[in-house]
Amino acid sequence: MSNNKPVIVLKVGGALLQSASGMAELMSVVAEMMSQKQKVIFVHGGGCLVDEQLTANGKETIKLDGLRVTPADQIPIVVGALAGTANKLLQAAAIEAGIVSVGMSLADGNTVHASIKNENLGLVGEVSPNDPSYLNYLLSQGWLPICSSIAVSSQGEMLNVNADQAATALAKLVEGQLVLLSDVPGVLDGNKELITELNQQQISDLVQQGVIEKGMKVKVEAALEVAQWMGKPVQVASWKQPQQLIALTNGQSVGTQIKP
Ligand SMILES: Nc1ncnc2c1ncn2[C@@H]1O[C@H](COP(=O)(O)OP(=O)(O)O)[C@@H](O)[C@H]1O
Ligand SMILES: CC(=O)N[C@@H](CCC(=O)OP(=O)(O)O)C(=O)O
Repeated sequence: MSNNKPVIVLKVGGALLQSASGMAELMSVVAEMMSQKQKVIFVHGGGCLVDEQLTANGKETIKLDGLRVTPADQIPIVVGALAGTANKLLQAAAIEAGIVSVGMSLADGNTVHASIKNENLGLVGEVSPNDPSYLNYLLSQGWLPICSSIAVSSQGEMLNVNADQAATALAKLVEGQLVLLSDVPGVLDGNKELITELNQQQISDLVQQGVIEKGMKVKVEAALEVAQWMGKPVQVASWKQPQQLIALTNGQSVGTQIKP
């Protein structure tokens, strides 16, 4: 077994969960990677499902700088959508692709430390790496961990964590290769053309110009944090072209490469 290959921490965004064929195609590529002894940790969001469920329950939703303000009366709905529906939809797609998976959240196995990020955001969590034992055990069994971005603080509060930030903590924890897959080919410029490489200065210029905003701002900042922490690039790419993942494991760059 080629144990020296870094674990791939694959984060997928919410729009994937609205595409049964997208989930099936991505999981079949993950199955192919796992059959080549590539260890993978799957981390998912589900912002679209949360939006749907909040609306169905007559709740208003507000985002500040790409993060959802999460009042106490909304957290049961958010947890149900992310740790429940989103997690099981992906597990179902994994099972269909012949993958043995374990559905989990950030709260399992003491994997991360979690605390309230900022009182103005309500029950939104900030997480940092803690104990890799549970994830390493799952990986040693050849299983696919599928982790939602729900955490629990040491005071027992359920917390809503942005899934790109959740993936950041897990990538640091296992010193893995972080890949952030979204519904766009990568980071786009003002003319909607793909930018193939970005460094810290370029990111800060594009954010200031308003070209990189909302969820993409959170994503690119998460990618930059890991790239700098690891001293190697992080990819932001699309789940719509899952075969690109194979190219990526062979050392090629796909989508946008965020440089340390
Ligand atoms: N410069 C940009 N390039 C690409 N997408 C951008 C950019 N700025 C903002 N976005 C928005 O960010 C979205 C991706 O972030 P997000 O919705 O959080 O995705 P995900 O759910 O996949 O994590 C894109 O669908 C797009 O609407
Ligand atoms: C605090 C916060 O913003 N949490 C996110 C968690 C889900 C997420 O990040 O989903 P995507 O990856 O699909 O964007 C939310 O409530 O939407």
